[in-house]
Amino acid sequence: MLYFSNFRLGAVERNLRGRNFRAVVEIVHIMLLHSNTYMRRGILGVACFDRKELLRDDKVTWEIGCSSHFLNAFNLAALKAFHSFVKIRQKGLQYANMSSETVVTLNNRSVTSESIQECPLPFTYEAAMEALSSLITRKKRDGYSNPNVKYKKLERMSMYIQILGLEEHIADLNVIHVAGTKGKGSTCTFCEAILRECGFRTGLFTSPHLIDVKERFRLNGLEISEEQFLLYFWGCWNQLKDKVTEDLPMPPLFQFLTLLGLKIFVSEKVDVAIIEVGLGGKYDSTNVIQDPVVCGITSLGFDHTEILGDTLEKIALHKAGIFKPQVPAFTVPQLPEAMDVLKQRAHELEVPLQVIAPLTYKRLNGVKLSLSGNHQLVNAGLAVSLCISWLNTKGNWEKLFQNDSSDDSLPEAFLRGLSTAHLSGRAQIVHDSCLGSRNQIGDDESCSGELIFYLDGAHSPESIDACAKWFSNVVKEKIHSPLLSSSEVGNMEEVCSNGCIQHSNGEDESKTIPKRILLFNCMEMRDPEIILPRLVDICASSGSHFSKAIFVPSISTYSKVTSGTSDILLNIPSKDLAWQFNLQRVWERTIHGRDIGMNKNVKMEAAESLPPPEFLYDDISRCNPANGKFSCSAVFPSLPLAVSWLRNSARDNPSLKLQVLVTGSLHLVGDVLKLLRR
Ligand SMILES: Nc1ncnc2c1ncn2[C@@H]1O[C@H](COP(=O)(O)OP(=O)(O)OP(=O)(O)O)[C@@H](O)[C@H]1O
Ligand SMILES: [Mg+2]
Ligand SMILES: [Mg+2]
Repeated sequence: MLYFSNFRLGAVERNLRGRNFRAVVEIVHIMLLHSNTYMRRGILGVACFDRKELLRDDKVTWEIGCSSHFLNAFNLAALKAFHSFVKIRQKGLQYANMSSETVVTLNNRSVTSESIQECPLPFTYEAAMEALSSLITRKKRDGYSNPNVKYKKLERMSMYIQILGLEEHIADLNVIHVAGTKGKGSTCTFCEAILRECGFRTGLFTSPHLIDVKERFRLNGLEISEEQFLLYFWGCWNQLKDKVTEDLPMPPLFQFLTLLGLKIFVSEKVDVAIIEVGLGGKYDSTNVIQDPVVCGITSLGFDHTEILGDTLEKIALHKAGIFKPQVPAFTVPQLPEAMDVLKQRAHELEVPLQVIAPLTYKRLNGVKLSLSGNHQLVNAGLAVSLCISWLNTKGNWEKLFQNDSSDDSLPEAFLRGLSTAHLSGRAQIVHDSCLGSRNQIGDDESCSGELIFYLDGAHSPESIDACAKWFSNVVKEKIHSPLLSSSEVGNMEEVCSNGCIQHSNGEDESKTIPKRILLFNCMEMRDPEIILPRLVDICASSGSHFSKAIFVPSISTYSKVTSGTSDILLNIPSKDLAWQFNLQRVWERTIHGRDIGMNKNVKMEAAESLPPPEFLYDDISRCNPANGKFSCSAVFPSLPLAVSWLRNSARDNPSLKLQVLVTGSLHLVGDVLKLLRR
């Protein structure tokens, strides 16, 4: 039964007079977006929203009480939008059994769904994702210098900003702008949390997202709601669509998302907008911001060298491209090649540039950073300086903290921000709840091992170093007993009556066998010959050895933007695993120190049949390539298969404690998080 209310459009109607139909559609759109929280006085001028249920037979009738002025404007286009929303809200409002036929009654006129059905207006979230996906370009990035386009990227950005009517408002955004190779997202997230804790209304724009594009936009620390997203998304989309020309086509994905972020922050009147650069700096679409309050440059290293250049100097020059004349800037300790360029550029622009040391435990006063890994002390130190500079420039530092003692520790609000900032997929630990819930519903708890995922989206050499250090430290802390060899394992296990392998001697937890597994994928533009050996070496140097590596294709692709709710299980196992086999070959070479010649057929066969549970027992030291098969690793044809295989292995064996490091790709990390949440 569907319940909906009769709503009157009093004030909306006044707003509509003389407007074009697009405005009508948008306002109806806005009203419906807000309808599930019940329209109240004040929301976009909607006068009232009285509950009145109208249900005739199995048809649902929507009555819109409005005057003839509104009716005149409320043309078929608005009805189409209305009809789409009836469908959308059916889900969102959790109303059940909606009739397939919707009758919209406008005073005495009725329009049935048949007459409007052929015009589905794309206002759903999924439709927004489709629209976003259509902006993904495979073209060479033209912002840098493509002679075939009339306007350069930043010129186009300025034009889009004019179309959206944002140019004057952007100056009021009080931006903190952050570029760098690694640590941008973390630094921005710390800044956001600190300034929110200081009492400011914050906007945060980061990239990329892990599961859902909404993650990129936070208001006051919270991911933007679907309603707000849709409101601003379709607003921007329609305004731009109306104005595009051959010379000024729709912006590519990241440019659009940047514009959307700016639109959201302007409309939501944030006190501070913290904006992460997408790629590089100088030509990045976020560099349309002309007058940030303060700029930050995080750790520099080698990434996107195909675009930014293959030396640290070239990379640093791109990043320094966000400096603005006389606007203060902060950076972290860098290699001399990078630092020289930053300093030189700062000098040219009269930018006061300060190099900030990592945050010390003393300044943290015993408080633990919410983002793990020693590298976060570097990011947090930078964030603290950016916030102090922002507060000083805006005249707030003295107001807020003049009574604070002058010792070296940070103000309470800063400590609260630093200890609560959150960002998924960066040094994140997830204990698989699937095993836990099975235990709760009555299975024998002792018959289930442990499965812990360590997720970090590192994908550049420097970030892989940071990730490897974090992982090896954190698993070291968790070790209860020395690693057991496979022969010892063999002696200890027996199969119990219900098919589980159990320890034959002793019950206590110290008998748990920790097995470190690498679950890996990276984009083909990355160099696994650099990344994988670094990962193995750094972990080994602190005594952490991987038992096995599993290579999988990611589910998410760069050709489609998906929502957090899109169905991951429909994913079809990838047929083309050539890249994963290549990764496997690099891995085996790293482990064995030599190339093991394998022919293609053998490898494909290996991916089609999943490894037996015993696969997990042989540690790398005991792996010897035999019978033409790789012994230290496996390629799985899909990620869901790999995760369920790991779950089954842990579930069926109480002696196993699987510590799975997921890294190499933020897409992979996002996909695993999505699977684990289901
Ligand atoms: N200061 C740092 N030094 C080295 N590695 C870091 C540092 N900060 C973060 N990392 C690594 O980089 C990964 C991504 O961190 P973060 O999201 O903060 O950086 P980013 O610059 O936004 O990255 P991206 O290029 O993916 O947008 C982390 O998971 C971690 O492995
Ligand atoms: Mg990057
Ligand atoms: Mg980022």
